[in-house]
Formats: sequence, C-alpha cells, structure tokens
Amino acid sequence: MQARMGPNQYGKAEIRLMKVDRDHARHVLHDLTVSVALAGDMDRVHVDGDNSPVLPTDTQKNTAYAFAREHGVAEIEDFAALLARHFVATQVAVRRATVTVEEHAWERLADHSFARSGRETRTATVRYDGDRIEVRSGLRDLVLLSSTASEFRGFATDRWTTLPETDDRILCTSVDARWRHTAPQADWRASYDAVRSALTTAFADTYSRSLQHTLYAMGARVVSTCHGVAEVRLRLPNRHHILVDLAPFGLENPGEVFHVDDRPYGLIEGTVLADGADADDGAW
Ligand SMILES: O=c1[nH]c(=O)c2[nH]c(=O)[nH]c2[nH]1
Repeated sequence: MQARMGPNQYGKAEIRLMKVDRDHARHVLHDLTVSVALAGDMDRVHVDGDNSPVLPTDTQKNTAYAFAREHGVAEIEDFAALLARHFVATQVAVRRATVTVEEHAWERLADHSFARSGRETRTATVRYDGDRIEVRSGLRDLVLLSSTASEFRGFATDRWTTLPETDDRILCTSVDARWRHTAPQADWRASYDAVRSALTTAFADTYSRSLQHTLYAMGARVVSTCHGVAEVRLRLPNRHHILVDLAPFGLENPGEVFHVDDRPYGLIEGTVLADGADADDGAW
C-alpha cells in the first residue's frame, strides 16, 4: 500500500473545568470548557504504532486542572496561552499547540451563590508554534433582535422564488464572532467589552437591507473602532420570524404576531478586515 500521513493533530476536547476563587468571602467563578490540540512529529504514531511521542490526552486534561489551581484563571486568553506554551516547551515532539477556552457566564446572587446566566459565551483560541503566538478571541450565542428597521427586497428571483419582498420585518440572529488580535498581549477584558459593544451598537444602529448588510456594518464597526483587532469573522444564522396570517379569524396582523421558525435557517457568514490587514488562515 502506497500512502503517507497527512496533517494531523490530537488532544483532549471539551474539558469541563470550574475554578472557584475563594480567597475572599465573595467567591468568583470561572466556568470553562477547554480543548487542546497538539501537532508535531506524530507520523510514526499513526504509521508504526509507536506511542513514544504521545502525551496522553488524559495528561492534557490533568494539566488543565493543575494549572487552574497553580496559576489561577484570570483571562481566558492568558490561560490558553499558558497551556499552549507549556505543551510546546515540554514535549519535544510537539511543534504546535492550539488551546481553545470557552467561558460560561454566571450571574451573582450572593457572595457564594450564582445563577447560570443567559449571556453569551466568551471564547479564546491561542496557537503557539514555539515562535509565534496567535490569539483569537470571540463570543457565541449572543442573540440580538430588531423588531423593525429591517427590510429584504430587490433580491434576485427565478421560477422557484415565492418569498415576498418586505420593508418591515423582524431581524434576529445568534452572533458567533471571532476576531484576530494584532498583538500577543492586550487588556483582554477591555478588548472583549469594546468588541461586544461595537457588535451590539452597530446591530442596533444599522437600518438593515439584509443580514449580509448588517454583518458588514457590525464587522466594520469592530475593526474601525477596536484597537488591535485586524480581522473579525462572523457567522450569523437568520432566525426567521414569519408573520402569522390571522385573516381566517377576521384579525389584522400589522407586524405583531410571528411564528418563530427554528429550521431551516439562512446562514450568513463573512470576514471583515481592517484596512491593510491580510486574511489569515491560522487557528479559528
Ligand atoms: O437578510 C436576508 N438575506 C438573505 O440572503 C435572505 N434570503 C432569504 O430568504 N431571506 C433573507 N434575508
């Protein structure tokens, strides 16, 4: 058999980790999902069954827990970078580590009581190759809705088109955004707050001709107002709200009662780049 091993990586996915900071009576939670992916000199693992370069995924999981205890978890970008650097620095066969961390939000009820929050999930992906460190931050499940100021008309039609044009509809989406930083170090919390605010204010401010039009407005607001962000990638599912026909009941429905369709949905995806930035195909 003529074959050779192509690109590969391996690691522990979705390590669920809760770190409680309990130095003060007012506890702080860091509820994380951590995923590790290691790549390097692993051909002989696959081809010959030689496990000597394999740091078990079980060990990777233990390392995440131990580092949370030893170093704490401040910002998820820093925690991801700590782990990524560790695996490359300590394993000769590992040339590149990619660590993704998601942070699940909790709302405080009291000093040591919390309610799981309906807020979005914050994310970070850090890739380290022994030389360069790339940091991407992001968020997902940020659900936004405009109850007007959204239209969709003037689109292409053919014999299969049934969608009527509309000059007033609900626009609703669940934002999945990732953005690339120009620098390996930043005030991650402040940067996150700035990007979130740019996304939400652009969504709210924009008179939408389509979700594509809104996507660009949101991305452009991020790269033009958020210092140190070179590129933002957006995935916006169109959560269709369909006006219910109440005429059979003798009722008008002037944009008040909608059926919320969960699938299928339009999926609008796009990258917006800062002036002068090149698209980058690192770890997203
Ligand atoms: O904002 C929209 N973009 C589309 O591409 C599209 N297609 C569709 O059926 N509805 C919508 N809405």
